[in-house]
Amino acid sequence: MDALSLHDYVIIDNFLDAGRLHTVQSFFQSHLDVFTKAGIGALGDHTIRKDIRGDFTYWLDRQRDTELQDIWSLIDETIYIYNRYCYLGLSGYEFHLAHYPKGGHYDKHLDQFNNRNNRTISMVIYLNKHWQQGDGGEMEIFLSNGSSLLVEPIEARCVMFKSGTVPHAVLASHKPRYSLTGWLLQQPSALGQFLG
Ligand SMILES: O=C(O)CCC(=O)C(=O)O
Ligand SMILES: [Fe+2]
Repeated sequence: MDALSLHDYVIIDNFLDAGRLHTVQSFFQSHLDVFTKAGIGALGDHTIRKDIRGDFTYWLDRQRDTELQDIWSLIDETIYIYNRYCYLGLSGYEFHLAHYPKGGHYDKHLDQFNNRNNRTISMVIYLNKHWQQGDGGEMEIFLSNGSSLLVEPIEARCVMFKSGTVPHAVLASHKPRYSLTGWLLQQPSALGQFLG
């Protein structure tokens, strides 16, 4: 949490324990056929642009996806810690599973949209077994000093960063790439799936 306030991002390896990892990986595999093509922008701005963004997503719903109870409680805990120690006033979240097929990428962007800026902390948890150097799919984080950093999407690794100020991209993945991605919000929204 301190790292996030100092550097705008933090990387935590083994964020998911073996039990949670298994739960979310199994859930992922059993829902892969109902993922839909992800778009960019919110509301009237929402468009599907494969040249910008190549992933397929599945929006999660706490009421419906009760198999993920351990994940929901981890998200609750994370929000509690941010509010307790960083006074962020987070009061909601929205999460989706993301599948980048081979060749999928996401161009440099910010996670806040022009007409909707309540995404405060972005949180990406990678689910890729046996990820190796050369498999591509790194997240590139663009730092305020002009340099950038490549983060490999290694199983159970979590990356968190400030949604409104940290530009980032996903480099082309040479293998199918799986993640659980979400946003901690300053005003609750149950509309993530309609907004982008
Ligand atoms: O999967 C990642 O590494 C980042 C995904 C991302 O930037 C997004 O979904 O907004
Ligand atoms: Fe993003």
